[in-house]
Amino acid sequence: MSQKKELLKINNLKQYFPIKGGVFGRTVNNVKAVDDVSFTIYEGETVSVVGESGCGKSTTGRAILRLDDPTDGTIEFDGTDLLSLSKKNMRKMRKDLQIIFQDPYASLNPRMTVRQTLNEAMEIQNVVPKNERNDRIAELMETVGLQPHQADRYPHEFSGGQRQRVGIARALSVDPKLIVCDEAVSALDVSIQAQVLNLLKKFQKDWNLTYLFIAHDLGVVRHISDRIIVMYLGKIVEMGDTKSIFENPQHPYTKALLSAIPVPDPEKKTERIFLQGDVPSPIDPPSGCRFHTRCPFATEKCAEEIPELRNEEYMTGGHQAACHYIKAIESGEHQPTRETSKVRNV
Ligand SMILES: Nc1ncnc2c1ncn2[C@@H]1O[C@H](COP(=O)(O)OP(=O)(O)OP(=O)(O)O)[C@@H](O)[C@H]1O
Repeated sequence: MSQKKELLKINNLKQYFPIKGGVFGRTVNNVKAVDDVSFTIYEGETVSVVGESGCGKSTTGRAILRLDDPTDGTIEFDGTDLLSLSKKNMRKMRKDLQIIFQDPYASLNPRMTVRQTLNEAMEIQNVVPKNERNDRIAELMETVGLQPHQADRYPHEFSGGQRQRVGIARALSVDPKLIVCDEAVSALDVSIQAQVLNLLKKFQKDWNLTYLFIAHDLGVVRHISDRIIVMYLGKIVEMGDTKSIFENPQHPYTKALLSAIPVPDPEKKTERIFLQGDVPSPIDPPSGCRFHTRCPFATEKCAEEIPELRNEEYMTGGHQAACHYIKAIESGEHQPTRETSKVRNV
């Protein structure tokens, strides 16, 4: 059996944003947006990072492209240590590493036609000879389901779904290896969402593309993901292949996210887990397991010790959850109560 190739390997990634204060503008605290996160993505797979707003998903995506320089950790892409690259070499590397944002309107220059935007992307990365660019643009427009002549329009002349297709065309124009899709379909209507997701899936098959999907909604990424990483307040709380995350979720937070997905079949009853309150501040996150302040099953240990998830299996694909309570039940230290079995069987 052929070995899967590691395309992106993130180790102990931290992104702390300093908070300045006082007369001298010193750093008085930090927003711990991403706090010690490690995972690997293999070539040709789709990995999704999910979690509520403010969990550090976008910060992780931005760090991978070095749109923000991380505080600590390593990011290896296709065998290159990204954080050691000069700004110039990082710009070159972006040929292989692209990002699609939620709001393509904000990321497209309103004063440039789509043709100019695509031309610029190809010119910066020097991917297609000048005399072949118009043919390539026509091909790209058709690939993403737009008419070649629409390339002479400005972003405001497109609908939201069409603009997202333009954003995809721009990412594809430089022939990347990995695309970070940051809430790329969240703003679209459900039917358009499905069309765009299908398109992305097709490109993956055709060109062996690798995707890192960022989304707050597990339901949206279910059919596109090979593996899912669940983040809570800057940390990974669970990670596993899509089937096991959906059929056998372990962490109470994952169960809560899953139970929030609407079920189309009214006969099928699922227990809804309501999380109390909002995600706490990443400036002063709770001690121990960061989820303990909202977890219906938290024990004393949960407030004291950070649950471990760090091992090779977790890095590369096994199903793991960082939760003291679930581990204690599995080891026989705790007897499952009615409440626990309820949570385990959502
Ligand atoms: N440049 C920055 N300076 C200070 N704090 C930041 C900065 N960027 C993000 N944060 C903070 O870091 C935390 C994580 O933000 P991030 O955008 O990564 O979360 P997210 O999970 O992607 O949520 P959302 O879906 O709302 O974007 C938030 O508390 C956010 O306010």
